Amino acid sequence: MLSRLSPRLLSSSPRLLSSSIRTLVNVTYPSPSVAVLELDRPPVNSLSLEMATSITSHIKQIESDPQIRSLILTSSNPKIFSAGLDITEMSRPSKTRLSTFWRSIQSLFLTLYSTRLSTISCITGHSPAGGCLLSMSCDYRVMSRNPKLGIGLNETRLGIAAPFWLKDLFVKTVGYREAELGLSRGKLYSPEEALKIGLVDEIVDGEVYDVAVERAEEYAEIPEKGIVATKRMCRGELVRDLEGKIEEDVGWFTDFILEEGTQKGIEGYLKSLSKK
Ligand SMILES: CCCCCCCC/C=C\CC(=O)SCCNC(=O)CCNC(=O)[C@H](O)C(C)(C)COP(=O)(O)OP(=O)(O)OC[C@H]1O[C@@H](n2cnc3c(N)ncnc32)[C@H](O)[C@@H]1OP(=O)(O)O
Repeated sequence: MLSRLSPRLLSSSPRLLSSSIRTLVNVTYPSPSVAVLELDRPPVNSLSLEMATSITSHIKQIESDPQIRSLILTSSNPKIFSAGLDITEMSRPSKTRLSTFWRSIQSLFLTLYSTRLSTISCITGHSPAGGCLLSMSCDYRVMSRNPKLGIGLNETRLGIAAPFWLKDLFVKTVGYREAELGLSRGKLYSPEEALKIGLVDEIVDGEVYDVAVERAEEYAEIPEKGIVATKRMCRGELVRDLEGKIEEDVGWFTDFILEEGTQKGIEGYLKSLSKK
């Protein structure tokens, strides 16, 4: 029944959602052509299987409304955009859950990266690893100027490596040499550094959200046909690369994560996080 409701109705009537269906995101509409999808999984918006699945299905719902042209991706937590993948999903998991989890991440990436909507990432807080993946999958990134924030791919710090498609996305965003440096060092960039290398497009002193809405409205004014064709041209190759290697990528991820050495590294990283 829920799937037959318009996304507008769904978001404006939270009581329609049964308590057993925790959406983990909030959807609002600041103007007739713009939707906002706010990540809302306390404490850090980490991407569990359920979170990734929910984001993907909400993007698809929003996409199905022809009036909506732009989507802003943001966070209900002003300090954290997303802490990336939920590391507990990768700690001593069953192989079945781990494969399903990874498929949900692949699907989220493919959906967000190739949506017909113009996507604006509104980064008010930290955006490491999977958080950076979400941001890079958008068409435009605005970030708070706060020098304490970090964005980047820090996978090596956990003893893991970005999959080929995330590496390719990073290369497409910041160029080969910077990507190689950033990936191997697991570097988190300050907003100023991120702006310099093109990891974000704009940094904002005041209300990032207001700027994101402005940019979303600007995108919404560009004729859809041209922008969608251009997006397909720029992004099609990476989408096809991953679509052609879904199973190989699942195998690579699960084998790597289930290795004892990787498990020890993940355990140590989780301990260091909870000791802080
Ligand atoms: C070759 C094969 C392929 C290999 C895999 C490829 C996968 C590649 C793609 C992405 C990888 C990832 O995304 S891995 C996740 C990487 N993320 C991080 O390293 C961020 C870790 N978190 C932080 O640095 C900080 O939490 C923060 C800066 C985001 C926020 O700091 P703050 O001080 O505000 O909050 P706490 O640190 O106290 O955290 C609160 C609470 O949340 C838990 N937490 C934090 N991050 C995660 C996470 N990513 N997953 C699960 N849980 C997380 C943290 O442990 C605290 O829990 P407790 O309150 O219980 O202690």
